[in-house]
Amino acid sequence: MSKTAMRASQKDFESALSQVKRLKDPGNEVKLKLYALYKQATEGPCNTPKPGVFDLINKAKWDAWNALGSLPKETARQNYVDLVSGLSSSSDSSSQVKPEADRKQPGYETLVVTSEDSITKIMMNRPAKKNAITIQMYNEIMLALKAASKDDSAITVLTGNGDYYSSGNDLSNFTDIPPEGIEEKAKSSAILLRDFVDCFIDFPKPLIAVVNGPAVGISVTILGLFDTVYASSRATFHTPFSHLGQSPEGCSSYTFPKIMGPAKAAEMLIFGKKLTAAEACAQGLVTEVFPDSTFQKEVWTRLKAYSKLPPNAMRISKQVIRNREKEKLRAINAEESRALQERWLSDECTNAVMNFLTRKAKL
Ligand SMILES: CCCCC/C=C/C(=O)SCCNC(=O)CCNC(=O)[C@H](O)C(C)(C)COP(=O)(O)OP(=O)(O)OC[C@H]1O[C@@H](n2cnc3c(N)ncnc32)[C@H](O)[C@@H]1OP(=O)(O)O
Repeated sequence: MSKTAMRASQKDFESALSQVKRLKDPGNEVKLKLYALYKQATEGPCNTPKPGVFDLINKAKWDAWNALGSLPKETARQNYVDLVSGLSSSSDSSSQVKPEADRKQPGYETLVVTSEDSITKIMMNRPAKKNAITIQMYNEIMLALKAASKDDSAITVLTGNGDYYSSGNDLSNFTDIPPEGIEEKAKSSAILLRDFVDCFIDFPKPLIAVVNGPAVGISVTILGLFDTVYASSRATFHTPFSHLGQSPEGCSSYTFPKIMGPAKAAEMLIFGKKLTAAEACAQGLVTEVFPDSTFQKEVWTRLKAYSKLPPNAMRISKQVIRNREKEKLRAINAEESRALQERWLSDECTNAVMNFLTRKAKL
């Protein structure tokens, strides 16, 4: 029987609604389609006033819903279920591990992932946006780490393309509010954050950050979960959580005081003090700083030598060093994510994000 000949039951629809939350970010166009079909299936034809031209996001949503005209509720429900089922099967097949030696691995839109000389390199690749981390990029980094944990490389590297390592969370992640509302958005973001950070806590091989330029927010906090951090002399390390009405994540509330002592950690995590590469190295967050002019050459020569060491010995050494803290780190991650879920609903956070998005503020 063809899909369209079948009728989606209310149960199918509800299961598609929960399935959609677990999918890899399908991109804005598909999200608009999902939104429109959801509204049509639950409320019928578009019946709200058209938002103003400057209300870009709500106008795009309204346009998508309005374009469905008088499509019957049942057909919209069926189309929603079919769309989610198509997205689920393509995301299942893209999450399978396909070892691709010596060349760029397919299936990533926000990253360039390569495996060469026993090194898997995961490069954040939104240079025009300073490698700000979108929902799609969080999901792709998790996929790439899971694949790297199973491939035959000895070590794994995270780095950035362009002049920034990463400017942290993409602040426009906060503008994409689902039909279920802002609380649901905060909840799903906290789950995403917890899952993302857990991937770093659990990563079984030596994990190296090659910090090619300035790093902000979550791209800094997770450095405490890496085994080695190499920085260009141009890199800076900035965690402006209070400025953004937010609180620390990435287990930094535990790793930073442990690495640099509580007083220095407080200056970074509470007061948002930005560190130079030399300062971050003196405080133990960075392993070594290289002059920017020779950074790539020196770092990759070093890493190629390390990648020839016996891989099993390196894995076991990492396990011995890290394993006894894993449970604790997972609990801290869960607690930090819960605190942020509340912060994201606060006026302090909403105002800070709006000020950035309306170009009134930068760090
Ligand atoms: C769901 C899990 C959440 C986990 C919680 C994570 C928290 C964090 O990571 S908090 C940190 C968030 N990051 C920021 O607040 C940084 C915001 N960005 C800036 O302040 C500045 O862009 C800059 C200082 C990083 C760079 O300034 P500048 O050199 O002047 O470059 P532009 O501002 O012109 O940036 C170019 C282009 O990129 C866009 N962009 C940069 N960073 C972000 C970002 N974090 N989110 C969204 N967009 C970003 C910027 O808007 C420009 O875009 P266009 O104007 O379209 O060219």
